[in-house]
Amino acid sequence: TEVHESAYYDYIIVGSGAGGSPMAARLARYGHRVLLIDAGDDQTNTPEYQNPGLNLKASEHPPMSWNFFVHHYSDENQQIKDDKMSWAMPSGQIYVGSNPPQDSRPMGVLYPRTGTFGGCTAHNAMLTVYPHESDWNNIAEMTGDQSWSAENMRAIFERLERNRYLPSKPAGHGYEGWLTTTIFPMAIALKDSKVGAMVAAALNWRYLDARDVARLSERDLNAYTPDRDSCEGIFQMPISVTEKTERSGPVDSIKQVLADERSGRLSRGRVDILLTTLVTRIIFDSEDTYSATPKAIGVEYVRGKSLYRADPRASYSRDLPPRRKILAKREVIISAGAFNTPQLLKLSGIGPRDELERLRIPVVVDLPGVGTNLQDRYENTVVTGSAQNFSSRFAVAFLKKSSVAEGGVPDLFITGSVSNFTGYFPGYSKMATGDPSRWSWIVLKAYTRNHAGTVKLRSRDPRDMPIINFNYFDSGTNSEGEADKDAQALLEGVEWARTASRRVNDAGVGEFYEDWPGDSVQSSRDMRRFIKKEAWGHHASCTCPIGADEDPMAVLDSSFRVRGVESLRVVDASIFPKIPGFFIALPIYIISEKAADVINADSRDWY
Ligand SMILES: Cc1cc2nc3c(=O)[nH]c(=O)nc-3n(C[C@H](O)[C@H](O)[C@H](O)COP(=O)(O)OP(=O)(O)OC[C@H]3O[C@@H](n4cnc5c(N)ncnc54)[C@H](O)[C@@H]3O)c2cc1C
Repeated sequence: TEVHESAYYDYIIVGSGAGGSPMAARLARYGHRVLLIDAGDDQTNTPEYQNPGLNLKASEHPPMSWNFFVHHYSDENQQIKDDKMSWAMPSGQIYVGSNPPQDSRPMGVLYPRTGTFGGCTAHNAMLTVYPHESDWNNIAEMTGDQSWSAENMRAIFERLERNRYLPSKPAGHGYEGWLTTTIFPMAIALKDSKVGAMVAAALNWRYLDARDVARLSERDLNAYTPDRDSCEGIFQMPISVTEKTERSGPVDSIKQVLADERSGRLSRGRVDILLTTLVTRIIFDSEDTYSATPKAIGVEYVRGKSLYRADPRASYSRDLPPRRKILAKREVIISAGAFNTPQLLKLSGIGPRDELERLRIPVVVDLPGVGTNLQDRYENTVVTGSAQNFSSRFAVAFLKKSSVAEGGVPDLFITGSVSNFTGYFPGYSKMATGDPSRWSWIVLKAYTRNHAGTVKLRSRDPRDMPIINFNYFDSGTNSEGEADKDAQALLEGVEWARTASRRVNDAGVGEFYEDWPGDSVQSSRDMRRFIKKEAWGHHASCTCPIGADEDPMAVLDSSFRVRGVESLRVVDASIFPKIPGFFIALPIYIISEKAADVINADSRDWY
């Protein structure tokens, strides 16, 4: 789309990812005129986007990538122990490891993101896991807003899902939405005797027969049953993939609206999409007189490819293209993700006063919570090697409660797959997919207790990446032993995976050996050290949290409104007060749809 500065839009949405696109599509269906802006371009016709098997490659595909380099620790001595640490060598190349050549500059640990139509849903692994009811009920309780109740939120999931793995159509799932869901069928994958042996070893069974497989295949990870949230054990992995074996995601919600627009099935609403457009600032009406409540009236932006410096192709020397602006009749909604949303709010004068003043950014609202409360999972892997290759690429999930799990819900989500995956670093995707003789158990610690991560501005230049520090483990939240509990849970998960991997040697399907962490890590003290050094995450969230009215660190109210200003909302991974469930994309789709409902209801005041 090309848009003229005088174009008329009810809503301007910045960011076409998990948070932005479903809301844009729904608002158009409700009859509104929406402009959806994204810094990236459209890669949805490429194999990297479409082919589910290429998801890891997609996350390192330069036309889509935004490569952030983050810190897990502010103490550099601790940080550089991480084998995934990246360094800029004097030659300009990147070195990965803990022993860099002289004069190399520490960069941090790769955190893959995207600048492309669809955001991170263009490269993510499509795992589609419903969160726990307590995730929603906690927000309802915290804010007193019952529209967040688990029951209401489930109804939104039903509206967006198009389930094709449950032919009996049980309640609690949807069958006509824009997100097509299916599963990795266990029965096919287990035909590979080595995969079967891996799974049987994890179950501590001698073998799996056809009846076992049929019985286990009946378990639905996203079931709507009273005991679902406390269930442990093995599950087939729900994924967002179409009948044509193509990626399904929020882009489909937009494409379906565009098709309906073209065929005349959409009477009033419409969505225009402005790509390769980096929003540099939110515009407020009362910029000279901050006495009245400032009102967001539009955005300032620059146009061009690869402008943002997380893009591996970005230039550091180019002048900023001319700034343009576009106004919204009603509201501006920021859905730029957990790193870019707080950056954009701060660049626009919304954030902690001292940080803004240090960079001479005029303060519109002193909102100390912006860019705080950054949360993520902790993940570690156990990689098992074998003399012979596995014949299928397969993923299966185990849910477990560690000894420190709280609230009766499992806190470990352990994924087994044919891969050689030890976390994110430049070149990781080649290593992860290049060797079919490896099996990885990826241990994901959910409900992490660390909320001490920060996203701070590096400069006033909107092209610069912010400084991101997760403040892992005891460098973060540990006043009541929180970090120790998280490390304990990970330890238990990794030990479980190690034991399962050792047991497979008894199955008579070949010899297996532990490749990672490997023999050098034995005592539980060494294992704790390993876990803290090598942990990573990929569900960054919670940096502009919803909170109670009396909470000074709350950035949003329960209707996604930014506190202290008018006509501005945030709708993406940033909004959660606590990181929900095991995987975050589906909860974001659900809150995106919810936001459209709330915004639409509020719009009635305009008529
Ligand atoms: C490798 C990887 C695999 C993953 N796999 C899974 C998975 O299998 N299941 C799961 O549940 N989750 C997964 N996730 C996480 C999940 O995909 C993301 O958390 C989710 O997409 C975040 O949604 P969002 O809307 O907050 O941000 P994003 O989806 O990142 O969207 C933000 C968009 O905003 C745009 N933008 C940012 N700043 C600006 C600006 N200033 N101007 C204009 N546009 C801007 C960006 O270009 C981007 O398109 C994965 C993440 C990664 C990195």
